[in-house]
Amino acid sequence: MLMADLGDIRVHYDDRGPKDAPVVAFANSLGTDFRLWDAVLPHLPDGLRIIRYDMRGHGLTTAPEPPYFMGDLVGDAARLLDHLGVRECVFVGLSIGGIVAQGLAAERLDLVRAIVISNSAARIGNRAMWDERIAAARAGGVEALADGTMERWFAAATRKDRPGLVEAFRNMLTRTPLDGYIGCMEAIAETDLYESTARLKLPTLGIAASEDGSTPPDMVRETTDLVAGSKFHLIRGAGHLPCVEKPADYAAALTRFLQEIGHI
Ligand SMILES: O=C(O)CC1=CCC(=O)O1
Repeated sequence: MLMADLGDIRVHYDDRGPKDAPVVAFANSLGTDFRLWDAVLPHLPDGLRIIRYDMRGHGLTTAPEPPYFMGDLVGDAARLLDHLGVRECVFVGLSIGGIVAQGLAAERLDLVRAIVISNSAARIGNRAMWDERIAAARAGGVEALADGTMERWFAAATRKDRPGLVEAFRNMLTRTPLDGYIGCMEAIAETDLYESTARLKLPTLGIAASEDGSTPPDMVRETTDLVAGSKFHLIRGAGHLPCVEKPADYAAALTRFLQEIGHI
């Protein structure tokens, strides 16, 4: 097991592939951990160094008491990449991970040569929506939000035909530390990166999914279009976690982007 001691927290991460290979780093979404990417990895080309980590308050990473700020989450990603000696990676983030990708590109361009904004936006939801979810989680734990979350995360066909997969991710969600879950919701609620993302000048790919109940395609597209020259890819038949439901499609879109920007 790999843990990086970053001072105020220890981050659980995975680092595979040749150390001198082009790096692709992955940041998870709210209520998941780095296993979010398990199904994608076998579909990626050989010869990459793949780094994944559990976001603050998630998986095996330290879960400090809330509130968390987006600056903490962006700082964690930067400190982990510094700790691992990484420069110029392609940083792929899903949902809150996609907000971290935008923040990292704005603050530490030395670390990223391109970003993937997957099922994410410059701003997700609004303060009232997050306050309602935070209150529900405080009252009833993560479990109180689990059924509604599964409807946003997975397409109707997946919920019907792949109950084992949905149960596994439901378990991942409900085992998220309450402090981590609330802390990250607080961070999302306070974040709007519209202006800084509109100033970004680096290769950017937006990935959306047709049945995403959290960040619908139009929302992802609007943020992706803020970055001049960006590309956009829509995955059909998937909800908020297309890397889980359609991993081969997801990996194909990512691989094409890596080729187009000359990363591989
Ligand atoms: O729980 C959801 O609706 C999905 C989500 C929003 C932000 C994030 O990271 O996941």
